Amino acid sequence: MKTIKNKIYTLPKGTYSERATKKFLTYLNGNFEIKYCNSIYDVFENVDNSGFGVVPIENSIEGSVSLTQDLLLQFREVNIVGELAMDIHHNLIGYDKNKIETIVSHPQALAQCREYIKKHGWSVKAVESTSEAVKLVAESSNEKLGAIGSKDSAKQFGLKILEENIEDYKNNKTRFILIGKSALSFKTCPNRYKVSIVFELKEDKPGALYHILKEFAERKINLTRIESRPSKKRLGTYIFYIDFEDPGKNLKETLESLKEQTTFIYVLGRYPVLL
Ligand SMILES: O=C(O)C(=O)Cc1ccccc1
Repeated sequence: MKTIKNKIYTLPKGTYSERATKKFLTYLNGNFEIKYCNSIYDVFENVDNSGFGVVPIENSIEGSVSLTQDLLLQFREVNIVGELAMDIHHNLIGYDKNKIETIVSHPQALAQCREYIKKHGWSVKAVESTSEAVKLVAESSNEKLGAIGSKDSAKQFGLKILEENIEDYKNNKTRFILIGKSALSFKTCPNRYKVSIVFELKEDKPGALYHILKEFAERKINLTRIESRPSKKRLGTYIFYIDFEDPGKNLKETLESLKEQTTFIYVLGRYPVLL
């Protein structure tokens, strides 16, 4: 009898997101088939329909992947169901370093290598993923183009690794999230959980954000990230994303205490942090 395979959507073969997906799968029970999408947006659209997905959400050099943050709010039914962090080492990929004039890669990779690129005086071109960049350079046969990507993608498209570890800062890590509309079964019981929420303040007055943060402080709940994003309503108005250590049985009461101070508050996920 044919076993039913859950679909797990991510960026194309050779991307760091693919590598993160394979790492997530080592934690999960069940059979999964990796399905490749061209963009983070496509991953969300597919997961909103069915299955699971893996996308980057934050990097230690460049900060949040704002598209992922926005799509977590836009696709309200899609939740964060897991997270893991991964070391990211970028490689210069192409034909001849001395002939490069333009570097192609995902915006996050370009930003994580900004000084390296600037030092060489190269211009940049952003595409939807690092392996799309390597593919574009390979198919162009243009020695003036170089890509930033993984060693896997260089091998996949038959290009040379011209330089390794070109990221601007050591210990370059990216946090990836596992997203989906239903729960998953993990092989071992994770011992650390986090909660992510997004909300809009009801009133724009002194201390408004302080009173939100006070609710966490008084309950001794540790925040791990806070970030404002444009509300997209008008310039200078914001929504707020907060990640915090799961307070267990106090979560419901904590969220209740925030409700009357917000115009909306959504839980984006309550999920295990995997190593
Ligand atoms: O394009 C990729 O390879 C991705 O997975 C997105 C990304 C780019 C740079 C750092 C981490 C993830």
